[in-house]
Amino acid sequence: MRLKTIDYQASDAAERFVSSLKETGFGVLTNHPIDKDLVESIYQEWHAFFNTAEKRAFLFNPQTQDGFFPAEISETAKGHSVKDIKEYFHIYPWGRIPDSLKDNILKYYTNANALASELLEWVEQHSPAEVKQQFSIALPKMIENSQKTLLRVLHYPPMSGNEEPGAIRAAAHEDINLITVLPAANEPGLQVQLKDGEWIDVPSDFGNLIINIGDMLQEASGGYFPSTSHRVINPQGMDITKSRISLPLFLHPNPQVKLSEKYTADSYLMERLRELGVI
Ligand SMILES: O=C(O)CCC(=O)C(=O)O
Ligand SMILES: [Fe+2]
Repeated sequence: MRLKTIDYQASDAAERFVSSLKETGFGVLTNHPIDKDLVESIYQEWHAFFNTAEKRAFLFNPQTQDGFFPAEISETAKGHSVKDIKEYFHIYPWGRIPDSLKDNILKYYTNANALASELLEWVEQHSPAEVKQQFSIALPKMIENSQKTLLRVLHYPPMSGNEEPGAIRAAAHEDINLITVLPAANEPGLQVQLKDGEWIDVPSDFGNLIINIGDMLQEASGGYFPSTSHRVINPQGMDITKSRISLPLFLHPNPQVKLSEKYTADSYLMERLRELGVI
């Protein structure tokens, strides 16, 4: 099976997009309003930034979680023991951001948030009545003006040959948040796991926009929308010398939003972060 790409401007785009999310947890859009030149500039300027020592001056703040996370402390996915081969920078509009990189990244943050809100409207409209009635408030409303939505700029460095055995760029995991919006990275590697266990490539032509369901939407929809496992595999051949930059926007509801009988967005996030050992 292959993931189909969906033309955002087609008359049946919303329906096809939501059906892809339901089937695979992923939806891939072409012809969408996110500016490719802006994404390209962000990839170039952040790649350069990750290659400077300046990044160390932005070492993350453990309380607020904004800033630079070096490879030495980078994530270990839930259920895994080996660290991912990556470093990253957490952008919140209220957080620290290098001055020279602010304009583009904040423009992207705003635009991608606006599109996410429209896509959540599509999800809301094409959810069956019994699923829709479980949402405590409309899905776009859940993320409106949220201070928790996180833009992560990821840098997967070229392979050195000294990686820990078994380490990959991003081990299989599910995202915690409501949905994730991710422009295709500058290099391939992203894969999603299908219901039968098979791993398939997510179509990663530059310009594609990838959206995936996170655990919070799975929880809020009573399991109707699946938060599927995905991973980033290591490059092969000549590509081992290349860096990979990617830019997931993790849409988080406002903390007080009720996800289900059991959880608010805040109680859900705290439980997950505790499990991960990061708080
Ligand atoms: O780099 C990618 O393409 C995906 C990253 C990802 O899944 C994550 O950071 O949660
Ligand atoms: Fe992810």
